[in-house]
Amino acid sequence: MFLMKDIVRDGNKVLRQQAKKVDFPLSNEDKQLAKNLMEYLEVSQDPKLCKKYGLRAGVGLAAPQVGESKMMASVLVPAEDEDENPIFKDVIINPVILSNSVQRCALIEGEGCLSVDKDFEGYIHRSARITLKYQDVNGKEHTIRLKNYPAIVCQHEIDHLHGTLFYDHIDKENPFSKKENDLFVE
Ligand SMILES: CC(C)(C)[C@H](NC(=O)Nc1cc(F)cc(F)c1)C(=O)N(CC(=O)NO)CC1CCCC1
Ligand SMILES: [Zn+2]
Repeated sequence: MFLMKDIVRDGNKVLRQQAKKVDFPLSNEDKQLAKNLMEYLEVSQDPKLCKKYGLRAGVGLAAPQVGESKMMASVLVPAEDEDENPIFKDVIINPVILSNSVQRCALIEGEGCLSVDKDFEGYIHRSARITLKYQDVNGKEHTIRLKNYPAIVCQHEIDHLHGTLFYDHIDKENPFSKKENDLFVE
């Protein structure tokens, strides 16, 4: 099981590399990696286990963040109401954003990252709606449309696969810049 000690921090070059495409059928090693990436999110979102293992509760974890430069990331966006199904839960492999809205969306409180211990103030403007194509662990192709928070999480994770970190998107001149029809999500 991944612990915080296994999460690579900013400054390690693996976070700035272009990750490699994953071949199918998955090797046993890649199957285990996918399982461990999702397990981290599940455990970290359980308040008792999160505390027990000293984790940061996470909604997404990309393979480069555990030192594996592969195009694979786990995403687990919980429903508002805990006994409902998650809004989105899957390990996205070789993800491609096929299209994105012009309209932008940002988290009102900005973003952080499991691999970045420093705080960076400012809005991270992302596409409010995306059409995402990816393969799941069985190699099955999915093409889905996401909006708002789940779209933000997936864009944050896909950035990791291309060596981009959230603060790269902050406008240094005006970190809290906003445009007419920008959306903001709690
Ligand atoms: C950086 C951190 C603050 C740990 C952030 N956690 C988070 O958003 N917690 C959270 C939110 C929920 F809605 C429900 C829940 F159970 C826990 C996170 O996991 N990430 C993922 C990451 O760093 N991936 O590389 C950062 C988010 C910023 C915007 C999208 C993902
Ligand atoms: Zn991150």
